[in-house]
This record gives sequence, C-alpha cells and structure tokens, in this order.
Amino acid sequence: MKKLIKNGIVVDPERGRKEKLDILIENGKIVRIAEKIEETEDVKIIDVTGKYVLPGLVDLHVHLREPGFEHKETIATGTRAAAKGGFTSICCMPNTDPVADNPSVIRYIQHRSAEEGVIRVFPIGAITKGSKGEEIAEIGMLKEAGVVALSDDGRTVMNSGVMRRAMEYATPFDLTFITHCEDHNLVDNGMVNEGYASMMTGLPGYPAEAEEIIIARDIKLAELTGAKLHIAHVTTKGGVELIRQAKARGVSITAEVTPHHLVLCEEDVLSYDTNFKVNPPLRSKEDQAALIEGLQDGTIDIIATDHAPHAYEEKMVEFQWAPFGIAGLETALPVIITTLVKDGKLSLMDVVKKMSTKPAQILDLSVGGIGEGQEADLVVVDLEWEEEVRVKDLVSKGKNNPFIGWKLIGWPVMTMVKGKIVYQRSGFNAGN
Ligand SMILES: NC(=O)N[C@@H](CC(=O)O)C(=O)O
Ligand SMILES: [Zn+2]
Ligand SMILES: [Zn+2]
Repeated sequence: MKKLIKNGIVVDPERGRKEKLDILIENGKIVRIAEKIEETEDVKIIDVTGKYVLPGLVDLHVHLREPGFEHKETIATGTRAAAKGGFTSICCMPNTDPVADNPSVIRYIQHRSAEEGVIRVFPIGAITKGSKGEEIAEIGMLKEAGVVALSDDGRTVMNSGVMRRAMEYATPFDLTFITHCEDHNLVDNGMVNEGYASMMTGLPGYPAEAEEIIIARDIKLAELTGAKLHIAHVTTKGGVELIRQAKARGVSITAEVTPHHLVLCEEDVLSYDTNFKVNPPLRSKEDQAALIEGLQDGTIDIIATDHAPHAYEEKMVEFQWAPFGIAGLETALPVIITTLVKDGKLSLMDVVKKMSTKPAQILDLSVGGIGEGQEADLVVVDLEWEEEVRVKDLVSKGKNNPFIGWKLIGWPVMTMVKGKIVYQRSGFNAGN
C-alpha cells in the first residue's frame, strides 16, 4: 500500500531545504515530494504535523556482537535499538567471535541481518587475521563478500609494517580503513584520562598522546600508500589538530566523534560508575571543546555512536574490572539535540549532515538521502517530545548507557526502512 507522510518539515541537506512538504511512498521508494499531495483512497495517511522528517540516520560504528557475544547484543536486538534511535543503516564492527576476518563470517552476518534485522546492516571486515595485528586478512575475499570498510576496532595494528602493507594491498579494492588509534604500549592498563581523572580516582591513566601518536602514524601511512583513512572516535584536542592539518594538505582522511565524547568529560568518571568507562576514555573539558569546534568547522566529518553494549553483570563490577564501552544507539540523536542543538552549537541541518548524509558518502553507501526516486529510509523526529532515559525502556541488551536518568528532547517517533515502519514510539499514532 502507498503511504503519504503529510505536513512534516523535511530536512534535506542535499537540496539545502527545510520546509513543510508531503512525501508519497510506493514500493519502498519516495515517488513524490511536494507542498501538497492529494489524498487518495488507496493511500495510508501518516500525519506528522509539527514534526521533522529526516533521512534515516547512518551509523558507521556499531558493535552488534553477533556472532559470539549474543549475551551482550544480537543482530535482532541491536537493529531494533538502532531503529528506535532513528537509524536505518548501520555498519557493524568485526570484533566478534569469530572475528569477521573471512567471507563466511560476513555471510553469516548478512544472512542473520536479512532474517532477524529490521534495518540495513553493512558489515566491516577485519584488517588482520583475528584482529591480532600480525597477518593481513583475506581482504580481496572480504571485499567480494561485501564488506564496506576495514577495521581492527578495539585494537590498533601496532606493527607499522603490517599496517602499511595492508593499506597498499587494500587500496585497489577501494576500501576505507577505519582506525582505532591507541598505542597499546603507552596505554598499558590505562583506563581513565591521564591527568585530572587519573589523579582524582587513582586509576591508571590513558594519555592523550597514545591516541595522537597513532593518528599521526596512520595519517603518514595513508599519505604514503594513498589509502582512504577514517579515524574512529577522536577524543583529543591534539588529535583534532592533526586531522585538521592533514586535511589542509589534501590527505584523503575523514573522522568521527561519539555523542558521549561530545557531551561528557573526565569528571564524570569520578563517580566510578562503569557506564562511563569507555575506550578512548572521556577526556578533559578542553578536549571536549576542541571536539565540538572540530565538528563545527568540518575537521570532524561525522557523529558515530560506537555503540558498545555489554551485559549488565559484566559492568556491575569494580571500575578496573569492567569492560570498556557505552551503548548509545537509542539515545544518540536526542542527546545531540538536547545538548548541542538546543545550545545553538549545531543546527538540525548540521546534525542530519553529520549523522546521515556524510556517513553515507564516506563509505559510498547509497543511502542517507530524502529525494524523489530514493529509497524511503526516513525518521520522524519530535523536537518537543521530552522523555527521561529509563533502563526499562532500552531495547538494546546493553543497559550500559551513561545518559540514564537524563531528560532528553528530540526523540524519534517513527522510523521507516524501504517504506516499511520498523519503529513507532508508544504514544505516537501513525494513523490508520
Ligand atoms: N569503545 C569501547 O570502549 N569498546 C568497544 C571497542 C572499541 O570501539 O574500541 C567494544 O567493542 O566494546
Ligand atoms: Zn575503538
Ligand atoms: Zn568501537
């Protein structure tokens, strides 16, 4: 059946428009966008007066945990959490068990996503076998199996010779390297920002330099090899500066920042609450300001969640024993709207660019648009809808969300993938 989304304010960075428009959807595609589209008998009307209609959000950094860690998350629960957060496409990291370093794991993820998933899932393949940083994975076969990028996320390929060869080898396959930048020797068992947080908590410090050294190295290797580089979860002022300089030199580099690093800082870990334990760690106020500035001036291209769910009992231990990670898919958009948009630091148009248009462009995903002829992947957002984040409402298995108890605005009320409603907020009526 055809669907007609009426009276919404469409936000479309590609055409630079933000105006009240009707959208007609047929066979999963947007067939017409116009000021007023006539209602006909054979059309389901969805009246979204006063709400915003955005292209579905695209997240380049998600841990779905399947296969191997289904007690933390599954493709079924992770994609539902994503749909609730307004995401219609996500890329999943290969640090599963087994690691997604070969075509059979990729095919397994694709198969499970088709069967159990409610949104689009694009698998990322490992750079090295087992993400051990020693031997290059079967990159050609991974590409053939359909990976959209390469990453050993969770770890750095510490051997620069291996990294260089992987980049040289993968460049003809046109696969972007998404790099987790952490000098493991320098971090050692560091777990909070080295400086104020490590001093106040007595927990081992994780210095900014450990991140910056690898960002600098990866930039140099990308320059040497011509590889496309995307820096995962940037958290330091120095890291932002390195990326800014590389871009000025014309290096093919993009970067992401997470909502938690934009909104939280090292002072939050003084509570010893393990929901604030994340890799890289929450940094200083100064770093936080540099991240926001980098996002505003385009040095940082996108916002990605780094949704890293863990089981409740894994996080319910002393800070030093808890695993690193924050589960962020369900709250990313309202967190950004409640903080940065409300404060005037980003416009809603910027947010759509950073969370949909640009991420899709970086990996050439052919999603993230809201125009005639494009697939109907949409999210309807209510900027006035205020709701507290409560554990019982989270659909992700990962309850390790540091925003629990926060009152947020800007919640998705309906998410649609290929014209099909995959999420509807209780209390929102999508019509007949
Ligand atoms: N970010 C995290 O703290 N954890 C991630 C790994 C990663 O993204 O580096 C995880 O897989 O749990
Ligand atoms: Zn990482
Ligand atoms: Zn990650």
